[in-house]
Amino acid sequence: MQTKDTYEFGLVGLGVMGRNFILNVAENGFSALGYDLMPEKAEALREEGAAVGKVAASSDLNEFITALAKPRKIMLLVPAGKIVDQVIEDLLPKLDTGDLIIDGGNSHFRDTDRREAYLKSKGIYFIGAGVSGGAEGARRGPSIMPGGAQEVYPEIQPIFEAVAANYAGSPCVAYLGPGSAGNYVKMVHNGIEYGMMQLTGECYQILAQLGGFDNSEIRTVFERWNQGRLQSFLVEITSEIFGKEDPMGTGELIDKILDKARQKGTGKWTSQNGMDLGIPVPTIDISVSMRAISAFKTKREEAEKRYKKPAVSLVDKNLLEALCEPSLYFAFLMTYAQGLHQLREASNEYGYNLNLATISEIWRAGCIIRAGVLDDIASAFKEEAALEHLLLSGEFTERITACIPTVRKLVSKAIESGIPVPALSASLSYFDAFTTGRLPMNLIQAQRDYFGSHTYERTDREGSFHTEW
Ligand SMILES: NC(=O)C1=CN([C@@H]2O[C@H](COP(=O)(O)OP(=O)(O)OC[C@H]3O[C@@H](n4cnc5c(N)ncnc54)[C@H](OP(=O)(O)O)[C@@H]3O)[C@@H](O)[C@H]2O)C=CC1
Ligand SMILES: O=C(CO)[C@H](O)[C@H](O)COP(=O)(O)O
Repeated sequence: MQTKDTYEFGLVGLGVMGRNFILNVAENGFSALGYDLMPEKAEALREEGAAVGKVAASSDLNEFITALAKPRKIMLLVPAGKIVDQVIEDLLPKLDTGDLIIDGGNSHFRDTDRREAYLKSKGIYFIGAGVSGGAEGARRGPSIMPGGAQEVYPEIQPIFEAVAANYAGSPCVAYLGPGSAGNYVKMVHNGIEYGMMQLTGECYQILAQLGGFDNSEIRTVFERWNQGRLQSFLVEITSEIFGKEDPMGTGELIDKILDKARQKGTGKWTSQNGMDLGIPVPTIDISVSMRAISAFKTKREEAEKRYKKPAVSLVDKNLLEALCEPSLYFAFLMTYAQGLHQLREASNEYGYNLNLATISEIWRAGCIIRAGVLDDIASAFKEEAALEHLLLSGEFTERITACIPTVRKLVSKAIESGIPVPALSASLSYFDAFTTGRLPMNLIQAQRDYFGSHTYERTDREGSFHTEW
């Protein structure tokens, strides 16, 4: 490392995301300096970066801090949680007033609020910027969701706009709002991601068990879907996954992967916060629960032996594909609708002042939930800034209506055959509940009043009432 040089951008944490992000920054013409505790990671970046741009790396914190141009711009891409606090404590004594720390990890939004207030008291600016797109996105163009200290955002804006994915000439990054707005939006992005992944998984099981599709045929189906209105990153990679041979044996890799899905927490946080806000996100909730159910592999196998499944009568392949496509499209829409509804409410509750059109726009490329339909969702929120819910958009009413009979057929058929479709059916039930003017909650109110004198409201007059039942 040339210690006399100064670097415009510093990055702490040269793991999967950090190493790729800093190479992207350097390739876009900004001088960048990386730091990681492990000298091998710094060395690896130096080697890889030489051909890319002005990029250096160190595992000496003093050397790192000294070589950054002031006011310093330091992005953290380290594991969320205590490590972020630890890195901040390590950096703090070495920083100067006016320096900026950006947390690019999947930090919990409450942690971001706490850190912003703490750093403000020390004269340091803080931006929480969710980054999505995985390793490839970080390297070639992620979607970036920054929030926090708006007054210093212009300092980092040119770098973010240069490295972010580009959709029809627009960078997939925008300042989203104060405080933890950026990390909050990334959390909900991941909740939506959980929903979309679970839904594609359910379609896989339906195609395999109800239609007898083999892996190669499933690959072709997803490939076809990706050419149409289901065009999306997750549908695209699903197709590629089904074509992958097992590098350690025979057959396709997908069949050798243990069916236990792990999670790092962002989906669960989305559900938890949805509950706190009183915003229903059932497709996301059940997707989190399904990862939890998947962990009980041995018990599932034991229970499978105990309970006989209904006999499955195979459905014609063409017919089944024609049932799945609108169902998946509908359920993707319901998942976006739930996430955006949660963002709308969080914006009011936490004062984020979120613009749902802008958020949908920066999700159109670079991120894991990118999909062709996000352009239409963005337009719907642009046309009607006050749109409360995607289901109330004129643009979507007809499309959703047209899918419904097919979704009902598919969900019924799967349930009848004992194939678990909790996310598809939660999406349908969510739709049914949200489009039912009178729900049986009058009975729940009556029961609450009966056993706990909790009172109820009436349909024919104002006020709260209690009855001696
Ligand atoms: N992987 C992904 O697809 C995505 C990840 N994210 C988020 O980005 C963040 C980083 O994730 P990812 O890159 O996958 O994680 P990795 O574990 O691959 O990388 C984290 C890096 O930080 C280093 N590190 C840990 N502690 C310190 C420290 N005190 N000082 C300096 N460096 C340190 C680690 O070193 P060591 O290995 O030695 O501990 C490692 O090199 C997380 O919040 C993650 O949730 C966001 C979007 C996508
Ligand atoms: O943020 C991401 C993608 O957007 C990360 O890949 C995250 O780890 C995914 O969540 P989980 O590990 O819980 O599946």
